Amino acid sequence: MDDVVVRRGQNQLLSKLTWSVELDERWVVLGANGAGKTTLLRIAAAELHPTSGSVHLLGEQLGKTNVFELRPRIGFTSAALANRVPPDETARDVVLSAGYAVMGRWREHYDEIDHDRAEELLGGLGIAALADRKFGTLSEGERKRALIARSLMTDPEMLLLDEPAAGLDLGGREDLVARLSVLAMDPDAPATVLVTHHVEEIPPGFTHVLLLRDGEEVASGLIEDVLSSESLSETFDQQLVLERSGDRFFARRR
Ligand SMILES: Nc1ncnc2c1ncn2[C@@H]1O[C@H](COP(=O)(O)OP(=O)(O)OP(=O)(O)O)[C@@H](O)[C@H]1O
Repeated sequence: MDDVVVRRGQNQLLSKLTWSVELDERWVVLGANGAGKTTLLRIAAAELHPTSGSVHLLGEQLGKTNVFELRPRIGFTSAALANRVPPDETARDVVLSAGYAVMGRWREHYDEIDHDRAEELLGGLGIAALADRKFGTLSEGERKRALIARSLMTDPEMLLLDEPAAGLDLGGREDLVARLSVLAMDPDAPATVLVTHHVEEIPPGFTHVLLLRDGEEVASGLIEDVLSSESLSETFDQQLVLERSGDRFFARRR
């Protein structure tokens, strides 16, 4: 993204943001409510065009490419997507239908190889036993995992996760963080961007961080260089202390 601006009326949702993600990088985007994180991710998912500035995604320039061809190359999960899943859809179908970038099965035809892949992904996320359960009956954590499995179904070149741990209990969060950590450390996994409010949710293996405040970059770069009590305090506009325990982070008010 080069000099990206997103404006809605008087509001500047993103201001002159320049940011790049390489294929072997795993990024965390941190910022307070309203900082512009979802807006940023929707641009990265080819769902939203900036008001000005240029965006290149997987070698294509947004505005000069067919987004319908681009989107299947990008795995994306968000609360907005979760809300669009018909409650009667089985977990398996939620994953399968990603191949057609549709939500809700209708007339698509899936091959055995698709079924195997869906099964494998559900297993990888620890919910193989729930494949035939209706999405509406899954717990919040199980839904998140089904949606992550869906986002991986097309073997995407880029994976975008918008607050995947929101609404999870402690066990569910820790379980998800561990699974995302495995994914982050897999050299074959796609470039990944994870949006969160909480440093506790940064999975080990994530390499970079972008700190956003009011649509502007506070800092960005390698986690060990950028993430500090000072940068976090500036991002959330209060005095915070960042602590590290092993490969995890914790933050509290000073
Ligand atoms: N269509 C719109 N018109 C005006 N303002 C908007 C519009 N869409 C979003 N905003 C504002 O833009 C800002 C950034 O929104 P965004 O959803 O990107 O933030 P966020 O960092 O993802 O927030 P949260 O952590 O609460 O999900 C917010 O203040 C929001 O109210």
